Amino acid sequence: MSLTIVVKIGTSSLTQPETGQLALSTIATLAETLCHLRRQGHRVILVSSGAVGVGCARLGLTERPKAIALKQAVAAVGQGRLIRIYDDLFTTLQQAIAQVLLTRSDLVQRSRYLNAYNTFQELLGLGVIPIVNENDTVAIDELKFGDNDTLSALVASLVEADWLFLLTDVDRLYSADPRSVPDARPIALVSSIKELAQLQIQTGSQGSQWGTGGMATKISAARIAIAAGVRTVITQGRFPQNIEKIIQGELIGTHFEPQPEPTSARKRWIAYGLLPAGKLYLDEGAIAAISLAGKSLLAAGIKLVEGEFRTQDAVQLCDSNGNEIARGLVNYNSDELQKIRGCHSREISAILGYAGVETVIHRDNLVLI
Ligand SMILES: Nc1ncnc2c1ncn2[C@@H]1O[C@H](COP(=O)(O)OP(=O)(O)O)[C@@H](O)[C@H]1O
Ligand SMILES: N[C@@H](CCC(=O)OP(=O)(O)O)C(=O)O
Repeated sequence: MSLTIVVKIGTSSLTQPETGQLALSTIATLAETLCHLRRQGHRVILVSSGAVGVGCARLGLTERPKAIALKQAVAAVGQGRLIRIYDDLFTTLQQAIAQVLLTRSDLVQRSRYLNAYNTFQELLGLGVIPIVNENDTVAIDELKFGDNDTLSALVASLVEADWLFLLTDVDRLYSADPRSVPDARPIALVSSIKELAQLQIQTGSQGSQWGTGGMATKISAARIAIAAGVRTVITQGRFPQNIEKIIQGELIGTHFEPQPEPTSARKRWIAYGLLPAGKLYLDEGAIAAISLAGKSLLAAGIKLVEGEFRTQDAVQLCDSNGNEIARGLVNYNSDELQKIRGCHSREISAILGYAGVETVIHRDNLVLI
């Protein structure tokens, strides 16, 4: 059976921690492994970090730059070098590759989202291995994936992959960061999003010296992927050959079981493609109605409205502590919602002076997170 496999490799696996120089043997083994998977008929996408790390090594910088403009300049140096190394290795193995640089805005607009989908389908149909990274050199703060864990999960969701591998510098997920908590418990299997919440994993605030998001972004990436029906594995980047063993059934790393009934493609776009423009704080009745009974959101259950947004923008739906429980497309803009929040639907036309729809967010446009 032909599988669609997305592999994400982080800077911490691509470079030597002491020197920042490229970990050539890891990259070569990764290339061999991916080619092997291709020859077995699988469709393979590589999401590779490293532009900033490789750029720093090239320019002799000893730490990851913080200033945005410098980081963008360094990424421009590193990305070219990185893709050249991949192209040399894959060419030796007679495998065509493609460079795909994405920004967040490529997934926000539905037409661009579908366009990205079509491009990946063409590349995979041609037997090419797309090598994806964020287009760091032009990405602006408000329109950023920010980390490649999230990017890889969105790509896996976009192409409806069977597997997502998050390759990093630890062998698996632990109950807490094993660097600072030596007796942290290893986690082999997470069977649902609910179980993930119950595990209460501690991730610290950041990753290794060169990594970006640490374990927190890998966990949120796993949530996005499993909701889309993608089996996700966190495992060590130093042994890329393990990918094949894992596909054959070996329990290496941490496995996240995919949700049995994946969220539809359109709802995934609402939840993760779009950028939320505001927040609605709901009362308990509304939370129960949308999360347990699958109902639409009515104005009566909205306690507070935050942000400025237009009709059909995406907003986050939160409990009173600000914890996000759902996202959806609003039928009213923020000014209108400030006036009708907490009111009964039959009062809306009198308050606004015109007849609006009964629901603030229809259930077809509402996704639980
Ligand atoms: N609960 C945890 N389990 C495993 N690793 C963790 C955990 N919390 C934090 N970490 C840290 O996350 C790091 C990996 O993240 P990061 O440096 O961003 O890697 P990458 O470059 O592969 O994206 C590990 O080196 C580890 O120290
Ligand atoms: N786009 C950035 C990588 C961002 C990122 O998520 O890095 P990492 O945590 O090493 O996977 C780069 O190429 O340097």
